[in-house]
Amino acid sequence: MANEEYSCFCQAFSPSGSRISLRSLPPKKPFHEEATIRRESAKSRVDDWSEVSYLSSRNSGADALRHSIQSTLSEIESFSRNNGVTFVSHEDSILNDIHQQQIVDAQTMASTLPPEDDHEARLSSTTTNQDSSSIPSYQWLHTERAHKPLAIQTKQPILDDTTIAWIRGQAHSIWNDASKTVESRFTYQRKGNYEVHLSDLIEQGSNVNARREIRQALQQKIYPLVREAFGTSLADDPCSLQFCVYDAIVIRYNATEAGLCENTIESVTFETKLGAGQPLHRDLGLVSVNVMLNSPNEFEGGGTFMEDQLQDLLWESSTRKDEEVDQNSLPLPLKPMGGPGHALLHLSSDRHAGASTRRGVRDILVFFLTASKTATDLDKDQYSTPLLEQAARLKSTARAQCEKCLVKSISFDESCKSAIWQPLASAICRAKYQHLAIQAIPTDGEAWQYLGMALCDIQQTLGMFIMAKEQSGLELVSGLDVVLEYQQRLVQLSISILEMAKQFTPCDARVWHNLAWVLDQTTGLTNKPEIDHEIQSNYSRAMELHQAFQQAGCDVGIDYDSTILNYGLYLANEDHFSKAVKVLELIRPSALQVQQQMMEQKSQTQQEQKLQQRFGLIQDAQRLLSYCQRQLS
Ligand SMILES: O=C(O)CCC(=O)C(=O)O
Ligand SMILES: [Fe+2]
Repeated sequence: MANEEYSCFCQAFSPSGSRISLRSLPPKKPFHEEATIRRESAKSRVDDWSEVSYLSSRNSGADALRHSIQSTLSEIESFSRNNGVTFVSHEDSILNDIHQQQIVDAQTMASTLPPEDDHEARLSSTTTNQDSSSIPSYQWLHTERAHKPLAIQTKQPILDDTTIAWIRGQAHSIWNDASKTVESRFTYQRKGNYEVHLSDLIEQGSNVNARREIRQALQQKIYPLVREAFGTSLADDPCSLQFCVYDAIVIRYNATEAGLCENTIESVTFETKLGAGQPLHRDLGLVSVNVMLNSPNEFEGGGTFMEDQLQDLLWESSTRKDEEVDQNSLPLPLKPMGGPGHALLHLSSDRHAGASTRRGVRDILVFFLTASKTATDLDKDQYSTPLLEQAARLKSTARAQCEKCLVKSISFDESCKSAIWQPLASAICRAKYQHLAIQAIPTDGEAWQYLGMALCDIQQTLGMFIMAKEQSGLELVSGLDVVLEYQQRLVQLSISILEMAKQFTPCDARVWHNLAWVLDQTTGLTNKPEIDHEIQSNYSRAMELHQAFQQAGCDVGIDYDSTILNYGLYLANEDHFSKAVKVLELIRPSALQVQQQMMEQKSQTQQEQKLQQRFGLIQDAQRLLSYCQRQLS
């Protein structure tokens, strides 16, 4: 979809590109849900997990909005039924599929890494020898001003030196032996990054001691620690949860390899070099346990950067005039304190990045913990998947599942069905997934954001009905005025929904960008000067956040490029050419980075596609830049 949007952009910037064609182009949105997810069936977010339980933090504004969404979606579904078409995507079957997948994932790992003891066994061990004094001591890390809890650091190691040496040695031998390499199922394959499942190490190695140590670390340290530090944020009744490992991965970030081609392009600066790391994402489970495997003296950079670390920046920039981000005031990525074996733990649903390792090698072991709910809790809400994880899975599977969403048609020919009704069905299906995610976790800002964008897609799909009626005489039972009314309602709803998303995830640059983009769609419907001011301030806040993430060492990739392009396009449409040039020039480091990556990339079709898509977008931005420069000369 993005590709089509981008390619139509190119026509507008033919050398003679006129203002008229410029105006008629829809800007493109980034909106890649998948890009935020750790692995293929991976994960998402919640918020507000401080002392207040997120489960009860509903507010009436959100409830009223959800009610309007629900009724608008039902009306559009009956519109399709009246026209002889039915969509097949039922809430019950969606939730059932999500739940079945969670069971499979949790059970797959259980053979190598044990789940937590059940509740009865835990109770008896607390009354005998296992008490809270064996839980590693730890401290909370918060943002300075907003005092937002971010993560915990252990003050004692949770893995011993011998086990760590075994893990690293074993991983190293797998990475060095092509014949042992299991096919990668990881998302972030980039130069200098290595990953291997802990379960593969354990199965391939025959060290009984190491295996026992890892199992003991889980049972005696990790599960009790997670229960104590995060229990009340995860469920009303934490006793109803039984933790287990959903996945565990050993990761190596090798900065030297990541930077090998640094000199192949003249003028590639240190900043344009990507380094080894992972972009902003969420993990699928409940809690991520990030264990340091080598000494901090062996590398520079690196660490885990939490999206919410920028809350202080937002707070400060609301009182600051200039748009530049002061690099010195940015928080540093978080790292475990002490040496190897120490850990950093955070909610998997909190968006975070592996900050770029710029020198040396950084090795970590990440345990992704999930849980199932015990039988007593099940009566209440039927599924054993904890709500947080339900929301995460709904968000991350929506797009892929809804592509397959079926349409039953009784009176239309096949071509009309696939060209018009299928995209509508698929966008409505996505809205249902995101709506269910919000139902599970009402404060899930990302689900609100994705819902807002799904409604936008429905609105755009309805535009195709108008075109089809005008151009090829499509017969509709209801008149076009009904479709136009739906469209207006959907735009207004999307704006309110994105405003809601902003409250819950204020540091997510994508939400500011998407809101600016949707507001731009309302041009003509609303008061122009007022709306222009809002569009600009939303775009520039998105720019500010992307830049801050980048300066903190996070790879912001295509999301930042999209903001540059769309903001530039908006400014060009408003005849603010010199401002547009200033914004669009920021595409240059991305262009260099992508050229470099294209030369280095490992041959993986999915990666290639993503890179090509980003390359296309950068080219559009460069073409637009030349166009704006010509207007100024
Ligand atoms: O590099 C890091 O610390 C982040 C690792 C991470 O987020 C992950 O593997 O999911
Ligand atoms: Fe992660």
